[in-house]
Amino acid sequence: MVKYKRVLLKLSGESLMGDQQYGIDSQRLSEYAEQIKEIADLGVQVGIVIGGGNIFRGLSGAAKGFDRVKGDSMGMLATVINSLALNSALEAIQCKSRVLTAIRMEPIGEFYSKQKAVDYLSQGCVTIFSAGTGNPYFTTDTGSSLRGIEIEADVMLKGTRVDGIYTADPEKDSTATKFETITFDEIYHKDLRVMDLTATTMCKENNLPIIVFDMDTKGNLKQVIEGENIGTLVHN
Ligand SMILES: Nc1ncnc2c1ncn2[C@@H]1O[C@H](COP(=O)(O)OP(=O)(O)O)[C@@H](O)[C@H]1O
Ligand SMILES: O=c1ccn([C@@H]2O[C@H](COP(=O)(O)OP(=O)(O)O)[C@@H](O)[C@H]2O)c(=O)[nH]1
Repeated sequence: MVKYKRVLLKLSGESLMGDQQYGIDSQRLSEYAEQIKEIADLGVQVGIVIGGGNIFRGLSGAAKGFDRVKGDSMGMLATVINSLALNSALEAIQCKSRVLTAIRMEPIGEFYSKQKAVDYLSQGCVTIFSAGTGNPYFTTDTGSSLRGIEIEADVMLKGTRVDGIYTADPEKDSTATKFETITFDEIYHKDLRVMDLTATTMCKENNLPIIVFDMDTKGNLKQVIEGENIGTLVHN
């Protein structure tokens, strides 16, 4: 039995690198595609936003002297590259999928509209939302909250390399402990940085719950969809 009918899955660009220093690890990519097909085959409607941090981040470009807006455009294009890679990995295992772009660039992908997205989702097509929000100074976490709210997803699933939200960044503090559930307000009060504040606020104000979970362990996505308590649930 599935707990959620329509979900927005956010995948970290950085995780796509696997053990590499840069770019796309084909093993990691196909593992993601298999996990996604597994839930699509259960009838779950899956929208996806994928980051670009494995290729380019606007902020790190700015630190090296790039104009921030140009750097962010490069970051958004990086998300399109990752989206096309995921699209092709899904098609390779007979999982129907489409790429929509927040910036017009046909024929690489179709220009996004809510109507188009909902049509594809209703047809059982995994729909990948690329180029973030289409605006500089935003992140793909915010793009993901935005699309999740627009498509009226039941939940936003933040698939990452940590298995939930901790009292402190678990990659830096080994004494940090994990929350099973947490409210949006607690995230602000405890200043937890698993997602940026713009993304968190959009979800809070539009009542879109978030589950943060470890996407790098096979089968986890299906477990989340079936309502297993892995990861951390964020709610109002
Ligand atoms: N309180 C926290 N709990 C869990 N993870 C946290 C926390 N604070 C910071 N993080 C970091 O957030 C990251 C998850 O965000 P994600 O968007 O997937 O990463 P990235 O921005 O590197 O692509 C984790 O790798 C983790 O190191
Ligand atoms: O709406 C958006 C989404 C993303 N970006 C740019 O794209 C980069 C890659 O996205 P992100 O850092 O969110 O990817 P992730 O951390 O998930 O790999 C960001 O650094 C920004 O430069 C942007 O300008 N607007």
